[in-house]
Amino acid sequence: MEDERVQAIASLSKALDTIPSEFIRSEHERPGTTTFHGPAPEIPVVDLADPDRDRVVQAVVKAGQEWGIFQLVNHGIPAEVIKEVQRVGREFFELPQEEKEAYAMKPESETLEGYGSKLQKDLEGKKAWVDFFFHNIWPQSRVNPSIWPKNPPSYRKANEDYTKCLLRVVDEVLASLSLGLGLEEQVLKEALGGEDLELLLKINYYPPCPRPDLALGVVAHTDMSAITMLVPNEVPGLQVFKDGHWSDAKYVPNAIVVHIGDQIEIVSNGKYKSVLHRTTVNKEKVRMSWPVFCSPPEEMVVGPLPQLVSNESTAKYKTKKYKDYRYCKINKLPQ
Ligand SMILES: O=C(O)CCC(=O)C(=O)O
Ligand SMILES: [Fe+2]
Repeated sequence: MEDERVQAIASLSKALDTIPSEFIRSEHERPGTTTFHGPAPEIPVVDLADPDRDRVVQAVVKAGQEWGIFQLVNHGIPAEVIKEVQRVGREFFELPQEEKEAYAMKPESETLEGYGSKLQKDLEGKKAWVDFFFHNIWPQSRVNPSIWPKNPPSYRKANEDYTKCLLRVVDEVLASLSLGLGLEEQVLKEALGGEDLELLLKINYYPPCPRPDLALGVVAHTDMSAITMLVPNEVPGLQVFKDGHWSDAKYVPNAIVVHIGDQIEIVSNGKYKSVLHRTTVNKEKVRMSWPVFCSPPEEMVVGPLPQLVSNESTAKYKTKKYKDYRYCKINKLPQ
């Protein structure tokens, strides 16, 4: 198991200045040849402290329709709170390998939580240049800090503080998206489970890669969540597919990157679009990111909101339990 971790493979690869063939993407996926280098339009920035609420809603709506992704600034989460979550996460990944393996995800376990790497190859028969750690952070009833990293000791407090701050921002984003559909501000959140909306933290650890032109971190996908709230470290790597090509996302320091996920696309009956994205890796530096996937509880039935469906605007998506959607997505079955 241990020598399968990308972090361990990366140390070997560094010495050899090459990467194992199972990480070499096929021609049509290689970032070296598929990244657009012309003038890329910049990912929209939304200022959450703008006193003009309508303007905030309009900015969120436009970004949600045209991009499926935006960066929130002046979101009110203190920079130190974010830095602390990043510090403890990084320190965990810097622990000796044996210590991390104590948290390894158990294949037979019901939940997705723990430390891991994608052990199977993907549809293309390739592997992703990334290790990760998943754990629930909300609601309280689904949080089990005994499976969170115990080292560094401040891990738990840092994550609890961040969660508290993030919940408020999630509510604000969902409220704006709801108003943008012509609905009252609480309607969208209610349709996604209300207070039972689930927040799952993932820490992505992308080790340095001698051939960043040939490998990918996370391969092209849309998130199956409702929305994803992400903070990266200072190393670039996120790419979005827009206007027919892959462009680097320029990150605004201290912003929160909001991805529209599949569930928001579905409830909005396609008004908002989930964003197709992927990540590249860096030759010298470790890239890390902390996405928080905000999703309906698994038994929640999710479909286009009845208020948005009419004879003129018929339902574009099936209505089904979130767990059934997730099953199809994970197993690459038609929805
Ligand atoms: O690392 C990133 O910026 C994005 C990661 C991502 O898309 C994911 O884990 O779903
Ligand atoms: Fe993603």
